Amino acid sequence: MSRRKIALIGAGNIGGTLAHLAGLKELGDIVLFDIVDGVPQGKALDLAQSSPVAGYDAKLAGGADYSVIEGADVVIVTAGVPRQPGMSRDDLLTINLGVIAKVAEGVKRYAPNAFVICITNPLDVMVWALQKASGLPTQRVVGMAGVLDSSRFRYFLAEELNVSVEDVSAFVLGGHGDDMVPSVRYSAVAGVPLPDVVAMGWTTQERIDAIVDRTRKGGGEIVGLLKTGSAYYAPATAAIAMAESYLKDKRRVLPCAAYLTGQYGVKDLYVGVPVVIGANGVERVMEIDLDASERAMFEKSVASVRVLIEAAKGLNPAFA
Ligand SMILES: NC(=O)c1ccc[n+]([C@@H]2O[C@H](COP(=O)([O-])OP(=O)(O)OC[C@H]3O[C@@H](n4cnc5c(N)ncnc54)[C@H](O)[C@@H]3O)[C@@H](O)[C@H]2O)c1
Ligand SMILES: O=C(O)C[C@H](O)C(=O)O
Repeated sequence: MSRRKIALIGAGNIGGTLAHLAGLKELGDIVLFDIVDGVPQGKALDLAQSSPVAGYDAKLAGGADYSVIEGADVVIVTAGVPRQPGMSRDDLLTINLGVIAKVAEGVKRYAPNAFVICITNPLDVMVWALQKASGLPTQRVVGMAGVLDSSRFRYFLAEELNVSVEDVSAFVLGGHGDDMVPSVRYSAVAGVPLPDVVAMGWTTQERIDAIVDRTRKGGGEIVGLLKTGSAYYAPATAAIAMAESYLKDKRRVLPCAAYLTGQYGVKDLYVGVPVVIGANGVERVMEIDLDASERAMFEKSVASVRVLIEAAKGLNPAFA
């Protein structure tokens, strides 16, 4: 059987890390595209030269012409700019909306059958714009944020409780902004709900509240430390989990920015919710019950996404 093809649009920090992880996991052959000619070719060659030592077989190539992505099975989009300290993700709207419009043209022309994962920020608007401008089916265009935010939440919880990260499960819902909704009620340690773990005296509600707050601001914490860009190892790892679930039809249940058609009372918007990812893309949206306070937080987060969508429509009439 021939190998699957994974196209990475944007060969910066996340793009390079995605290529490395996709290679190490032998997910398929990999192409990198970037507008800065030389960078995608250079990263592809460098990574290819790591493959004999690491022991993986994959063809790696790069280019500054969209034709390199032709026939890709999976496209992961990181093209655009990251924020700098002092900025919010929303400050990237104008510049990255222009980038995404071009990316959508390239994907529509060269990889219309791909499963497309958008990472570029502000995420929920960029994935919406990518789907609208490319015209690809909504179940094959998703945004990566929830897997990353949930992974941060899991890591902080595991550290607090002094247990393996493998035994902590958690969901973060809503938009990928500071008002995202880390769900305490649906988080668990080895299946034991987090509120019960608090009741057992393993930690306190105050400490959980602080972890929720740190999770919400997790991206900004890293931007503040790096000073020249944003997180890339964890974001790339998260997107690879989504790509792998699609390519191997694993049907993992992952929190992703998915197109909603009325679920959670939301229509024509991409928002982070748990979904099943299989061979057809987003196979199913899991509509979990939200209590009054969770619903209020979720709706606040959705309202922030809506405001940004309206701003995007104002910036580019093609989206109106
Ligand atoms: N969704 C998330 O959870 C999440 C997490 C981390 C970062 N991000 C976002 O991902 C994006 C990329 O982050 P990064 O750290 O890889 O940034 P980076 O600056 O390292 O890489 C971005 C790359 O995009 C390229 N680029 C710019 N315009 C382009 C275009 N028109 N076509 C093709 N390539 C183009 C640049 O040349 C650069 O190589 C940022 O917008 C960042 O905010 C999102
Ligand atoms: O915070 C950022 O700007 C990047 C990304 O959205 C993140 O959460 O790490």
